[in-house]
Amino acid sequence: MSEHIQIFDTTLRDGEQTPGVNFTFDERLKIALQLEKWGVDVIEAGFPASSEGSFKSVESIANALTTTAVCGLARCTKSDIDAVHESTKNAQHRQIHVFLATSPIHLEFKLKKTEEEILASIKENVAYAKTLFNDVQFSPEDATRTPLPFLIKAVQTAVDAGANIINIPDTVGYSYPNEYGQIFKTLIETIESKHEVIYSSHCHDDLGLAVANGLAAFENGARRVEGAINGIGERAGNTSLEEIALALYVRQDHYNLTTNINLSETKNTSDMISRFSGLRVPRNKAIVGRNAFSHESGIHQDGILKNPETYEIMTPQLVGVVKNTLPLGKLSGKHAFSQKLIELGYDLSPDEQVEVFKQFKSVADKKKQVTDRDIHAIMQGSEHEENAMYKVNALQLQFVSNGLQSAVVVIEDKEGNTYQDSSIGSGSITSIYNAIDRIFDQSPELQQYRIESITEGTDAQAEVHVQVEFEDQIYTGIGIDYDILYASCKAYVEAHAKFSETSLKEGVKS
Ligand SMILES: CC(=O)SCCNC(=O)CCNC(=O)[C@H](O)C(C)(C)COP(=O)(O)OP(=O)(O)OC[C@H]1O[C@@H](n2cnc3c(N)ncnc32)[C@H](O)[C@@H]1OP(=O)(O)O
Ligand SMILES: CC(C)C(=O)C(=O)O
Repeated sequence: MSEHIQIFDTTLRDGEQTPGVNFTFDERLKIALQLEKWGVDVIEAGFPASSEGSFKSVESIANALTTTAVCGLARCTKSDIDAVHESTKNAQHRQIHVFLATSPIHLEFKLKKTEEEILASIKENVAYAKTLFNDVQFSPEDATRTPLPFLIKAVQTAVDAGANIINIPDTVGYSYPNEYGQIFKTLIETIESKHEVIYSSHCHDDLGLAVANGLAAFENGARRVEGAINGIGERAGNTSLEEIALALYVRQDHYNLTTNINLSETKNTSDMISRFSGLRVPRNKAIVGRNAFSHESGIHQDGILKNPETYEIMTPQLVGVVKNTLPLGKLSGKHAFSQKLIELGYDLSPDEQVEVFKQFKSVADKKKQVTDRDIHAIMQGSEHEENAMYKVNALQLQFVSNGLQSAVVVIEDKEGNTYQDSSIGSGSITSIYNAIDRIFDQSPELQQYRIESITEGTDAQAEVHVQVEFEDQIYTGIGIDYDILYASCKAYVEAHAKFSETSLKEGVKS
């Protein structure tokens, strides 16, 4: 039989201790309701004694929750405990979280108390909390830097005074999985109690070990975990609850532990916290990062297309992500590319696909990511070029002197004949256009030159439109290329070609 893990969410308390994060009253209520929907067992809604606003917010959340228990934080003082009691008295289910530091450094410098005074305070305040609450959680703050013999004494004192939940905080993210797990094992084997005691983990991510430490606690008997959505919290943050929930689900074979989490609400919950906290989720963050279900390299994309399980240990839908994505980049392969062409509605023969794939790779080499609009541009460009009378084979530019530039242009007709010439001009475009005029031996008047970017970003593909006038007639040309000068060259060659073709048909000029 699998055992139940209680998920204790402290996004609204420790999560809000993230520097720069300050949820509004309304946001706090919305977050609490979303956490209830996500299925957490307990919400630490705040620290009611810390301010009137915090008190009122905990009160509103306590009144709004139906299935999830509300919890408030209290120092070892009667007034803090009373504030939690007063603010949660109308809750359907409630708990209190009383804490006091036990490590030598906290005793000596912060609290300025002896070990005896600490034990006396735990006894007095936990016992007082127990007169008001059925569920009293006690945390020996900085437990992982507390010598084990004193930690055992502090926990035994709390349990004797009525605490039924013992939370072991790795307050400064100092512990490592084996060590942290051993603390639970020792406490569970050593602490004596007439009532049931649930052990809980609370980890910080200063060494990036918060989730691993939380999982190690389960392996050693903890049945509750504290953490925050997206891992937000003091300094480097808390245990990421979405990572814990998914680790337990995906590796059920190993942990054999269940939660009440409604996994398909995971992404929504994460998005809400990100929005309200103003903290962007890193793209590579497990489960909820933008890249968590995104595959860019060709071999992975090919595997995903053949069977998603080749590279995905959970489906995106499991956590509420609509679908995985296969963004195209320079490391992508032909399988993902042809899938994209189908999605975009292009029906190409295998030979055509090979040709377009070459162009895609050349764009991908220059751009970070090739978007759908890039593919459309490549397709537009290649269709355009297929129908073109002349292809631009080469373009070379060089600074000369006095601001002049020289251009060499090589074009090829449909029969494979090549034509080339060179010229100078006062700028790149002028020199290119002069060289093209020389190739065609005709000098139209350039009426209009316009560049449009047809894809996004600084590395966008360009579409150049030109209008030229030959013998009182207007001819237009379009050139599409990643390189603006190349696009300009293609556009002008097209306009020239149109005039030459008309002249030929009309017998004006050969
Ligand atoms: C590890 C954690 O995350 S613990 C939670 C941390 N969260 C917060 O601190 C956020 C909310 N805090 C606050 O709004 C304020 O700090 C308050 C209202 C709690 C206290 O404010 P102040 O009275 O101005 O005191 P201040 O914050 O400067 O100092 C904390 C005091 O609490 C004492 N204290 C700290 N922890 C405890 C405890 N568990 N039990 C009893 N007293 C404690 C300190 O020794 C210090 O006492 P002193 O004034 O006699 O020196
Ligand atoms: C109040 C306690 C549990 C805490 O937040 C910590 O020690 O990090």
